[in-house]
Parts: sequence; structure tokens; C-alpha cells
Amino acid sequence: MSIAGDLLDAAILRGGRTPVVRQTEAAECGLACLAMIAAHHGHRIDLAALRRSYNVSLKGMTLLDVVHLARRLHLATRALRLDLDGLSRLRLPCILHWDHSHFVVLTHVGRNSVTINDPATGRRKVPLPEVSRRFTGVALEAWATEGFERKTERARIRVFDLLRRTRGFARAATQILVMSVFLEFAVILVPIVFQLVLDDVIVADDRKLLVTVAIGLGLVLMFRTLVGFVRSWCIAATGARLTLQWKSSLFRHMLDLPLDFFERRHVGDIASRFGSLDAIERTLTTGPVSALVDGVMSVALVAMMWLYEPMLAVIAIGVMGTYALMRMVAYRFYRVANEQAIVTAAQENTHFLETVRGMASVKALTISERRQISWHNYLVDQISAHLRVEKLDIVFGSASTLLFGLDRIIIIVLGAQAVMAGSMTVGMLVAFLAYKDQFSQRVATLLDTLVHISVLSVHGERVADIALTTPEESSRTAPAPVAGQAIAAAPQAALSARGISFRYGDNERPVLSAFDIDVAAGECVAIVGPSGAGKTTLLKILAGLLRPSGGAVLLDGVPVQALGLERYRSQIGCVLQNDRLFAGTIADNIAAFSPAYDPDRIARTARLAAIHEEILRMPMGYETLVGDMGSSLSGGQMQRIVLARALYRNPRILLLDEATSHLDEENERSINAAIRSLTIARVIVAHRRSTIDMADRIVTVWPEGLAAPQRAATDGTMASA
Ligand SMILES: Nc1ncnc2c1ncn2[C@@H]1O[C@H](COP(=O)(O)OP(=O)(O)OP(=O)(O)O)[C@@H](O)[C@H]1O
Repeated sequence: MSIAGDLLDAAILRGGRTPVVRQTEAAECGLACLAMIAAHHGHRIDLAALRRSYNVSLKGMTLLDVVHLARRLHLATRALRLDLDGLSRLRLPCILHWDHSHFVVLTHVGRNSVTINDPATGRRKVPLPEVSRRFTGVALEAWATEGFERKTERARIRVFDLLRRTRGFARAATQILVMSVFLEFAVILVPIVFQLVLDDVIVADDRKLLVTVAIGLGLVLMFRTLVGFVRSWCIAATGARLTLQWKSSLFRHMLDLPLDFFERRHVGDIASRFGSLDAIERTLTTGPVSALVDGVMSVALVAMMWLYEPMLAVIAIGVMGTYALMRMVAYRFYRVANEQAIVTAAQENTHFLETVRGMASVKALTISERRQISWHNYLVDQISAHLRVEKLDIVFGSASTLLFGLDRIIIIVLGAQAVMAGSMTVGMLVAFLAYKDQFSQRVATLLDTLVHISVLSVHGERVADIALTTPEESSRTAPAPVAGQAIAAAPQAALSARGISFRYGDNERPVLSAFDIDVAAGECVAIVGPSGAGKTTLLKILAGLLRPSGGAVLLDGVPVQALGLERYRSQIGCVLQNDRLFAGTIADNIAAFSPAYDPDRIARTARLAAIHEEILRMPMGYETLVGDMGSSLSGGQMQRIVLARALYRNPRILLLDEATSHLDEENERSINAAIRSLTIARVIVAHRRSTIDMADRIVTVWPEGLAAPQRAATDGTMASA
């Protein structure tokens, strides 16, 4: 989209027409379209706020889901099937089903083209032949009904709140401010000295005064350099402190977020949201202080100019006013351009990370060319978005050079006339010009700073997605267990789940409904069921990783929530389907990077997991380094180390999700024997007969909504609990 396009967006943002809301996650086009339509009718809601009221899974939304959410926003809807001719009769803006997997908002229908707001790429005109290829023929009209409120709902972080809560910022800001004020004295003083030199020293040929003035100027210069040096030092130190404080507390917060937060977002997007803190820090370290100083200085400089020549001062103020007006008008599209630059950078980063992580598949499928093309497209989007911001900067830079240059010429001409008329001296004119230049520069910088600070809200919105998501209740935040609810010290425990219900998104069918399971202390239960039935989901719920929408998990009869999640998890040894190792040694990984690990216990658990001998045969034994995410190990080795890691914790409950799926028969047999010999409660999700057979009992999970005869047909061999 061009600068003209940005201008259009900006105008629309002002005028209440249909703004572009960009999706930041792959599955969010439906949400973004609804946000656009709601904004058109006056309810300006951002995606973060919408996401909070409606959980969309990574699979995205169907048209029916869009209808349901529209109803919650008090928008009435009408779904239609139509051909191209019917587009002109639609009530606009409306949602079009696009490319069979995407939604866009139709805002205008012309003779040869239509205008759409595409949540993925922005606003554009689409020629009718392209529409006929991409439009699936399904449209959804939406309009405000009773109960619809014109309001603004934004889940964003107020950047100044961040500052208020930052330790030591107020003190550092005050120091920087005081030093800035000292520096500014020099700015006010120097033109007066120039005037003195021109009017008194040169005219009167006063050499003694010249020496005094030169010494004075030298002292001012030294003072300025020193204060400037200390000020820059303070700014750098404050910036570093802010980054450290903000990033570590945001990372801490992120670690406490529930697992489903990460399951619904791309890793590149989360990284980019995190990176938004850098942008906030860069602007806020100096922004508020320099805005304050520039503001006060502008007033002081106006006063100085007024003292010299009010008429010339009025001209300087008038030109400045014109520039300020121009920046205000253009602010909105500067913001839109910035927003696009950030979102496209996140998309490019996500694609990049995904490609690097999936390199083996890329090569095996010979899709390097296709990945290259799609990455190239993202990169072009990103670079053009940045280019748009840069072009805007160039436009403003040139406009200010032109305006202030003209202003200077006018003032020199009028000032020279005043000197010739005797109402000003040459020294006064030079001093006035120095003040005027400072004034123009200060106000321009002040406006730039204000624009940058306001654009920070874009970054604030992105950080808010992490910072405002409610953390799961951990032991740190959970109340201390009430008497009788503490975890017993006995090595064995019973696990049960009562009435468990779960769905991945508000728009998803339930995976589990009112599901019950009891595992007695010391018992081994195998969970079986067809693929996609919900076994992994159940195991994650039992492990305290997913929070069920209904029902409760109980350890020895005490609900998990009452125990505190972290305390509960510390009792559980868990091996998930795609469990990962972290970069470090094998010993570090088995001991989960505990600083005081017990080598004997590590060897014992590795023996149980049938990996001890293999580790000893490795070049550096337990000190062998494991690559990023376990990449230097075979799938089977990784599975056994992950199992050893789970056993190292001395768990009271062991949960295994296809933990032996990569193993050969012999290794599987010895692991099964080891697991059978354990005396703790075990829950094992398995497909293999040999693993299922070692269980004391089998529980079958059936896909929700599957009728009994279908269940029998799905798997006749499975025993039911
Ligand atoms: N993150 C997710 N978002 C949305 N839906 C999901 C997610 N993870 C799983 N599902 C869906 O939940 C259902 C149950 O998945 P689950 O992984 O629990 O099945 P499973 O019985 O363990 O399957 P398998 O035996 O193939 O591992 C599936 O329909 C799956 O598509």
C-alpha cells in the first residue's frame, strides 16, 4: 500500500469508516474482520480485547464462529450465497469468504473492481476477474442492533504506567532533567555573548573585553562538554537498567502464562512482541525528559525572541504553527505505517524460524523454492512497510527544511530592514536568528518526540498481549494450602479426575466432556483410544498443564487448584509426545539443570530408562553435549533421556504419552519392565499392545459425540474401563 493508502486509512480512522485491523496470528482473520466491522459502527475494539472475550484455537474460525462472535458484539448478521453481480447489493461493509480459507472485509464495489480490507495484507483494490477467482460466493452482512455500544475497548499497556512502576526511574529522570537544564543555560547564554562581541567588542575595538569573552566562552564550552558527557552516560545507564528490569519481569510473567497461550501463537510473533519492549525503552529513556526540556525551552526562546523583536517572533511562531498542524494531520497515517512495519516484521520472523526449525522437511519435500518465494513475499512486505515509514520521515524532513528556510529568509530580510532603520543592531539580529534557529529545532524535536511517544502505544498493545494475559496460578501466587490439604509425605499417591470437560477454543467442539478417571496409589492405567480422541489432552490436564473448563483433578482427594499448580507439578513425572531436551550436557538434562545434581541418581534413573550403557559409550559420557532441542540424539535416545528426566524427580505419579513409540522391541521391553516395577501410580497413553498389556487396567477415551456402534467399529479390540 502506498502513502496515499496510509493517508486513506488515517482519514478513515478519523471519520468512522472501516479501518484496517491487521491479524497478528494466522488464525485471526475472522476476529480481525469483526473488529473492522465493529469499528465501522463505532465500537473500536482491538484484537487483544477481542481475543480475551473469545478464545480462538490455532485452527481458525468458521463462518458460524464469526456469526456467534458477532452476536456477542451485538451485531446482527445475514449469511448469503451470491455471485459477482450480487456484490453491489450487499450492505457494506460486509465479510467475504476468500480463497476458501480466509475472510476479508468488502468496503466498496466499483464498476471494474472492489475495495477490500484484507486482515493479512491491508487495504487494496481488487479487479473483478481476481474477485471471481478468489471469492467463494459466501458473504456475511453485519449491522449494529439493539445493545450495540459506541465505545473504545483496548487491551494495551500504558507506557507511562510502566515507567511509574520502574524502580529508580524517577531519580534517574530527575538527574537527566537537572543536567539538561544546565546545558540549556548555555543555549540561552551564547547568543547574548555573540551580540556583545558584534555590538561592543568589534564596534568599540575593545580587545580586553574580547579576551574576557573568549575565556568565558571557553569555560562555557568545557562546562557544556562535561555536563553533556555525564548526561549521555546517565541516559545509557538508565536505558540499560530499564531494559533489564522490564525484560526480566516480562520474561518471568511469560513463564507463568498457561500453556494454551503458547499453543495459540507463533513463536516469531511472541518474540516480536517481546522485542517491542526495546522500542519502548529506546524512546522512553530520553523521550519524556527531552519533551519537557524542549517544551520549557521553546517557551523561554519565544520570550527571548519577543524581547528582541515581537514582529519577527510572531512570524517564527506562525511558521512553527503551520509545521505543527501538518504533523498533527499526518500523525494517524504515521501510526498506521508503523503498525504495518511491526506486524510484517513479526510475520517474516515467524516464517524464518519455522523454516529453520523444519529444515529437514523442507529438504525432504523439496520445497525450498516455495519457502523462498513465500519468505521473499514477507520480506518485501516488511521492507516496503519500513520504506513507507522512512518516506514519511523524508517528507517531514524536507517540509521542515523548506518551511524553516523560507522563514529564515523572511526574518533576515525584515531584520536587515530593521537594522537599517536603526531599531535593531547587527548583534541583536544575529542573536535573534540564533534563538529562532534554536526555537525551530526545539519545537520540531518536541513534535517528533511526541509523535514517537504516541506511536509507542502500538508497541504497548503488542506487549500487552503478553503482559495482560492472566498467569496461571502457580505456587508463588497460590494461597498456602489449607490445613489437611498439604501434600502427604508418602511416596505413593492416588490421582483422580472428576467430570473433566475441555475444548481448545470457544469455537471448537469439546474434546472431553464430564470425563472421570481414578488411578489408585501404585496402580498402572493405560489410556487407549482412536487417534485424535483426546488422550494427550487428558494427560496434559492430569499433568496440570491444561486447565479443564469443567471438573477437577485431585491428588489424594485434594483438588489441584487448592494445592497450587507448581506444588502439584513437582509431584508429577511426565513424558509428553514431543518433549524436548535443552542445550547442555546429558547429565544437566536428566537433572533438569539442577545446580546440585546427584550423579548416582542420574545413573540409576538412566539405567531404569535403558539408556545408561549407551550414554557411557558416548565420547564424553554424561558430559556429552546435547544440541539445541536434543538435535544431536536419535529419537529413541531422546525419548529415553526424557524418561530418565521424569524419573529423576522421584515423582509420586508418572504420566507417559507414547513414551516408547520410537524404541526398538528390546529397549521397549526393558523400559516396560522398569515401569512395571515402579510402585507409584502410572498413567500411560499407548497404542502398542505390548505397552498396553503391562497396565493393571485400561481406560478408553472415545472421540466426543461418537455413538456406541461407531465406537465398536472404531476399535473392537480395545477393552473398556
Ligand atoms: N492446540 C490445539 N488446538 C486445537 N485443537 C487441538 C489442539 N491440540 C489438539 N487438538 C485437537 O484435540 C483433539 C484431541 O487431540 P489429542 O492430541 O488429545 O488426541 P490423541 O487422542 O492424543 O491423538 P493421538 O493418538 O493421535 O496422539 C484432536 O481433534 C485435535 O485435533
